[in-house]
Amino acid sequence: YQMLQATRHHLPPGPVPLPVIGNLLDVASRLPHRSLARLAERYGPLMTLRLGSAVVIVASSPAAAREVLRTHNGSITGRNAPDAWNGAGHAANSVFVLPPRRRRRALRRVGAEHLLSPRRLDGLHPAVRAAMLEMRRRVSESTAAPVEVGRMAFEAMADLMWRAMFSSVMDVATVGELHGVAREAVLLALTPNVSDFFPALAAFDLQGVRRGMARQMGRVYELIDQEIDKRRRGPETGGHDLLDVMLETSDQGNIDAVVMNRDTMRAFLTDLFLAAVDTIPGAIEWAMAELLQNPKTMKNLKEQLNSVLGSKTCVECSDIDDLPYLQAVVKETLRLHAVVPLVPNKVENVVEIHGHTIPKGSTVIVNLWAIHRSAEVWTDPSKFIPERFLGKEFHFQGTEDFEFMPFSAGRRICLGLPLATRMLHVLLGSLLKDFEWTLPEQVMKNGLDMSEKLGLTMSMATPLQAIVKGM
Ligand code: HEM
Repeated sequence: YQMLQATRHHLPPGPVPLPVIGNLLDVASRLPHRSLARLAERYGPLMTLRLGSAVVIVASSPAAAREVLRTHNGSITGRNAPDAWNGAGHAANSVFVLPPRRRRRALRRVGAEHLLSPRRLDGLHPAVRAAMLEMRRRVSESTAAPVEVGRMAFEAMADLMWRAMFSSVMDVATVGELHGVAREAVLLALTPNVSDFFPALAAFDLQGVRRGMARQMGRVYELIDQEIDKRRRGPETGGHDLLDVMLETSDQGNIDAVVMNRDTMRAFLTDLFLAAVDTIPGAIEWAMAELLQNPKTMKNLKEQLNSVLGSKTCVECSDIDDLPYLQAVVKETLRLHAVVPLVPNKVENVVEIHGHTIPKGSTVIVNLWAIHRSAEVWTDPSKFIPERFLGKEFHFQGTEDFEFMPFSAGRRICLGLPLATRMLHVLLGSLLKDFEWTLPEQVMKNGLDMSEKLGLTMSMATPLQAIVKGM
């Protein structure tokens, strides 16, 4: 605190904090990325806030993001776990919140080499195909009533992840149950938690958020434990899935083996599963919502799918390079509807940014949502115009100028990026090929509710329902 006082006059500008609560009222909203973007218009692309007892610096321009995610990235890669994450002791082993040290590096390495590398992902081809065919079967059986688009995508991703992690097929009842679990976890993460703003009160868990999260995590843990026990007892799968790799690593007796105990395995598999079923279906829902309101874009996209895929029903990973318009639609969706709108990192060593001192222990938030919608960078920033990405070098890994980085950048860049980019194209293309989608009449009359809901990730506040017809 003394250090903060000493550096106070070097901090970036920001609204005057009230005693005790600081600027909490300035950002108190269900959609903090929007309140923070509004404040940045007034105080600039690098601003300081006091949220309860925490000092928070917000970066809202490409230049500020470059300083955080590239120039000083080595000093800004810590994490403060939200207290909810301490439910079931998850934070101690979660790759999302572990400090940038050995345990986190080992987990990232195992994930990157054995589930998310291009070679491993190519090996997932049969599982992806099976999940897509099953999804299309369910869609074609749903012509009588509106389809909940996000739910369809959720079921497909849950199916795929279970096959990839455990080589087993999850039964329908469990998929349904996990949909409820993921929803509940999002609701809990939505709750602004007094424990996060005043860590001294965290032990009391006054709102019960940590206990609630422990129940949801506990259920996923149980299912994963069953798979681990089954594998320890039973015969090999014949294939080589992520669980095999983790169990082998834990038996090897090297540095990674120390890390790969049952608690870490269970937490890591839970993280990957929840990340996959929460982010990708959310983005698919936004993409479909935009397409349903932009008939010309929908028509262009379907024309490209038909001409490239011919009589094939599903998009495969190997088709993606031949579908530039589909890629543009996915990029524009991620630009306009940042799945993870705010990226918070903890400062581990004092750094200087644009002449300001950013103190050790403070949190730096990069507001991806604000950058992706900045009028200084984008023409008509709030309009859905996939054509802006055609013929341009905008990579999913982020751009040199830091104006487009849906998966963030630097040392904590999204671990699931290779899986996510493949599955976004495969899912969206396979939902559109040979199916005609429209909005229910009532929605057409009243307009589609595009409002956002920010929990673990940002999804549509009202789940998208659409009518489907086979072609
Ligand atoms: C549309 C899909 C997705 C988007 C837009 C997305 C975006 C992001 C962003 C912005 C971050 C924060 C990075 C940072 O702190 O700088 C992140 C972290 C992460 N994501 Fe994703 N993600 C997606 C899908 C996935 C999937 C499918 C997985 C795993 C199967 C995954 C696993 C992770 C993990 C493990 C981290 C934490 C990395 C770390 O802190 O070291 N994500 N993601």
